[in-house]
This record gives sequence, C-alpha cells and structure tokens, in this order.
Amino acid sequence: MGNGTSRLYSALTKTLDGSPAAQHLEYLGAPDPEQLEPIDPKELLEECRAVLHTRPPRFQRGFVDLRADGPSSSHAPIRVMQWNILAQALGEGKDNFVQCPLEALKWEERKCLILEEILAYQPDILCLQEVDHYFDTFRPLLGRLGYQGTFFPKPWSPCLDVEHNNGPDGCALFFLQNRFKLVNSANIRLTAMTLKTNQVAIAQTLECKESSRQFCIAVTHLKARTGWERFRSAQGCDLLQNLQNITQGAKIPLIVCGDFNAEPTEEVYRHFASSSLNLNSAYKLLSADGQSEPPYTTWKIRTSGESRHTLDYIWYSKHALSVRSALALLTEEQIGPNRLPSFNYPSDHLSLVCDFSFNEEP
Ligand SMILES: NC(=O)C1=CN([C@@H]2O[C@H](COP(=O)(O)OP(=O)(O)OC[C@H]3O[C@@H](n4cnc5c(N)ncnc54)[C@H](OP(=O)(O)O)[C@@H]3O)[C@@H](O)[C@H]2O)C=CC1
Ligand SMILES: [Mg+2]
Repeated sequence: MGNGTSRLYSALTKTLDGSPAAQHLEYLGAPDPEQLEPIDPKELLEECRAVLHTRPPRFQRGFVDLRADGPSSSHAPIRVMQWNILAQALGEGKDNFVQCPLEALKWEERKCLILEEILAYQPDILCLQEVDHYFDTFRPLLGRLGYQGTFFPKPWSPCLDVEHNNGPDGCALFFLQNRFKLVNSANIRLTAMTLKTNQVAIAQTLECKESSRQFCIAVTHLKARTGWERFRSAQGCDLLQNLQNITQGAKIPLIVCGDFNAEPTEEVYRHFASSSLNLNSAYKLLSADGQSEPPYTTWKIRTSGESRHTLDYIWYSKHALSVRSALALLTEEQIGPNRLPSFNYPSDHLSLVCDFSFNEEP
C-alpha cells in the first residue's frame, strides 16, 4: 500500500461522533469538515475491494441502451440511482433474513459493498432509503467524493428499537456539486388522510450547471407490509400533491425515486401512473413492450417464507425527459438460492440506475 492508499484507509475506517448532540449540529448548519479533503473515487473503490478481498467477485450488470431514434440533448446525461440500502439495525435486528449468515451483515464489510455499488456506477444523483449511517459514513465519505447530501430521518424509526442501533433510519438524497446547484429543498413528513405518518420524503429543485435547466428530484420510502395498501395510497396522494406545488403544476420536470412498498397492482402505483404530473416508470422500458415492470426489485427469505416483489421505482416526467439507458437487474441465477442480502450483495433491494436526458425544446 502506498501513501495514497493508507490515507484512504483512514478515510474508510474513520467514523464521526454519531452522538445525538453531534447530529444536532447538522441541523444547525455546522460546516462539513470532510468536504475539505477530496477523495479520488478510484482509490476509494480500490480500498473497498481490499476490505472485501475474501468476498465473492462482484456481480456484473450491464446498462441497456433505451435511446429512441431522433434528436436528443447534446448535454451529458443525468445518472440517477435509487436504492433501499437496508438499514444496518433492521438487517441485524428486525428483518429476519433467515438464509443470510449474520457474518454477511457485518457493517464494516457491508458498508464497503454499498460504497462499491455506488462507486461502480458513479451516479450524479443518489436517492437512498433505510439510511442509518448518514452522519458517520455516507455524509463524510460522499461529501469528500463531491456530493452534497440531505438526510431526513423517520420520526419513529424502527431502528431505535434495536439494541446498539446507530440512530434512526431515513431517506437521503445526494447530488454532485460540480453538476448541479441547489435551488430549493423540502423535507416532507407524509400525511395519510390528514394524519401525520412515520414516512418521509425529500424533494429538491436542482439546476444543471451545464445547461441551466432545472428539474425536481424526490426520494421517498412508503409504509411497508400487507394490510397498509390504503395508507400507502394516501401517502402517495400527499406526496403527489406536494410535488404538484413544488413543480409549479408540472412546469418543472420531475424525477421521483422510491421504495413504494407497493406492487404495480396497488392503488398508489395507479395514482402515480395516472397523475397530472405525467409520469412514467423508467424500469418499464426494460420490458419488451415497454409496459411491464420488472419481475422483482427485492427478493428475500424470512421466517414467513420467500418474498419476491417489485416495490422500487424511478418515475420521470415523460414529456420533458427521456431514459437513455437503465441498469439491468440481477438475474435469478446471480441472486442465488439464498436470495438477498448475501455475501455478494448488501441489501434485500436491488439498486436501480437510469441515465436521463432532457428532451429538446419543442
Ligand atoms: N415509539 C412510538 O411511539 C412509535 C414507534 N414506532 C416504531 O416503528 C415501527 C413501525 O414503523 P413504520 O415506519 O410504520 O414501519 P414499516 O411498516 O414502514 O416498516 C419499517 C421497516 O420494516 C421493514 N419490514 C417490512 N416488512 C417486514 C417484515 N415482515 N419483517 C421485518 N421488517 C419488515 C421495512 O423494510 P422494506 O421497506 O424494505 O420492506 C421497513 O424499513 C414500530 O414497529 C415501532 O417499532 C412507530 C410509531 C410510533
Ligand atoms: Mg427493509
């Protein structure tokens, strides 16, 4: 290891004071010291691979070209990653992934698998759910990679019930500061039938530094479990209403990433598909007819049995934006008989990654 690598090793292992007092400083707008010392993504990736040297090799996933004929923007595409990364406290303490060895869930290695996935695709915008290591891991490391981050914890995170938890989980949104300027940011506590709920969203209006075009990006994680379909639907309506206001009635192009905890057959999905915001779900474009969602975005085995569902989506304004490519999902063979998470993959949800471009002005 050269000097550069040992410097990065300290970057990877260094943790911040995650105490509630230190976290409170974040809300008061304390300066972010990590941003002062940039890290080269290639070197950090190498460092992650060194930590993971005993693990099986990374799964290969290719991007599928989805460009239609005709003119498209000459500007660099906007790469968006949607990912429920699995909260550390929930994975170890609540989720009961009975076929996943506890060893595979150890944070020191799992965080490297998560970082490796992010570094492999280098998204311009990163939308995460179940983040319970924002202050000590993702904000400092991604900050040094050039991202500006925002975190909105769930008001009553189930992580807090787990012994030795690392604080509440929530949604996090990161964007590359050299590509975008933050115009407006809203942390939204979702309501259902006017009642405040335990689910949240972040919505930000960004301006592309290259093209000066503005768009809105939102991240959410809706209520989980069967029996809560109407609740999820109400949360979805609340989010759509908020996004109507933020996009000035669909004038500003929109991308919404989330773990909706809802199959495409659910009401909340139909609300998004038929909204006056004119949204399409990007991963449908991977199907032969462009009309079907993928067969799964999460696949796990709990004590209650095997659970394979499509719950995660990237919605986009279909008139203003085009999907240039999307990252293929893992195959059943790659996922393996014990499903997710595993020694190969750190979450029970797959990451979704799309490249977007603005359609030319009419
Ligand atoms: N102290 C208080 O007053 C309150 C405390 N709470 C706490 O919050 C919890 C509920 O919070 P809420 O946010 O509504 O929960 P959700 O139902 O939305 O689920 C929370 C998490 O559990 C995961 N999950 C889904 N299905 C299962 C399953 N079968 N087994 C284990 N985990 C699963 C979800 O992951 P995924 O999305 O990946 O499926 C999700 O991240 C309560 O159990 C309580 O601990 C809540 C309200 C008030
Ligand atoms: Mg989960």
